[in-house]
Amino acid sequence: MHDRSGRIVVNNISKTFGSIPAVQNLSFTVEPGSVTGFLGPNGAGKTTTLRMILGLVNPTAGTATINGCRYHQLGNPGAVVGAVLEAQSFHARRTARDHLKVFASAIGVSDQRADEVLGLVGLTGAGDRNVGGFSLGMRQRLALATALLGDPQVLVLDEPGNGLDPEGIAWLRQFLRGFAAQGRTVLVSSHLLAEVEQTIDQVVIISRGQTMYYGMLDDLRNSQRSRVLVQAGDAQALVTALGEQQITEVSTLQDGRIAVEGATSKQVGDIAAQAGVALYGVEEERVDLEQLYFQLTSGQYAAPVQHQYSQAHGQVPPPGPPPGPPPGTPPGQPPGGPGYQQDPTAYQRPDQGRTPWGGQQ
Ligand SMILES: Nc1ncnc2c1ncn2[C@@H]1O[C@H](COP(=O)(O)OP(=O)(O)OP(=O)(O)O)[C@@H](O)[C@H]1O
Repeated sequence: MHDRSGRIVVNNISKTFGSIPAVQNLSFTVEPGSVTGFLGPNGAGKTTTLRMILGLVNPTAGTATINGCRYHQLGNPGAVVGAVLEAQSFHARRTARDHLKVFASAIGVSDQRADEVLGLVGLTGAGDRNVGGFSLGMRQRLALATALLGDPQVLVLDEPGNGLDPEGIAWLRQFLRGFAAQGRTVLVSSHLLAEVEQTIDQVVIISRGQTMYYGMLDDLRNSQRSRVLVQAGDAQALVTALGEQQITEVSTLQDGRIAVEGATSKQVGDIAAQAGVALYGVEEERVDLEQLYFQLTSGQYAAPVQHQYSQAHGQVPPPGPPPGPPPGTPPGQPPGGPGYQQDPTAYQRPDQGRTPWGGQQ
């Protein structure tokens, strides 16, 4: 019997295919009410991990549980977990509605639910069309609709943004946030941080099957200090004035501007004013999250480095054991914390108020 917590726990899981260590000692927890991004370059081990969570691949070591049980022990898994995996295949000459009815019948839900999920993913008008004529984005939506048939508590999505245009990505973002805002659980993989950055609360970044970062996305962002760039009338006088206030992490850029770390733009402005130094421009340089991601997966991700600042300062969270919560414990920050916007209207249960989540079997 599962505990209905909506929690996914991956505990020291590993998978070796022959001599290939696809996943090595991976541990993380996905809490209900939040969206967790599972990020890594191609071949990092994301799909293998998701397939282990879904009971499709046997781990070489470790465990993955949903609601405290392995997938096979869930009883009626379709009512607990909805999954969209890569390369989902459809019967080309079957209509979208018929496709959904086949799956609805397989998990014991009514045909009416097929129409409901078509509406949820914005495919109502395409329900009678053959899937063979669907675009990649429409297929992604249909795959999501299939995953929603059992009105699941947990969604596991492997690269759901593939094939979606920017409008589709924005729609998916709103949908997943609305789903999580209802207290449900979302684990979504992607190889592109930018694609999920605005959707996720927590992030697990892997490279070559190993954890590179596990924690709240905001903590990753904040792990790098921003710096203040100023154009001063008298650079030396400003450096001296800053030093007198124990602000010593100061350097001069090639363009003559002063870069100040460990101070806000207001502090720098106040100190310059007191010292009688004119400032002709003040800019706060923000952390480039994408750059951090490249660094964390460096050696495996071949994207060119665009900005040197964060690399030069090397304040990337160290690889290896995650700085976030230890395996099996909830993340430090509760769902709905900073940076988290709720949109409770985006996902409607099939029969609002009929079945509290605790009532699912
Ligand atoms: N059935 C398999 N047999 C042998 N090797 C496999 C198998 N499945 C995955 N691998 C290998 O395991 C590693 C991880 O693959 P996986 O598909 O899990 O990565 P991924 O992060 O999902 O990548 P992608 O985004 O490209 O799908 C790769 O080296 C891959 O070649």
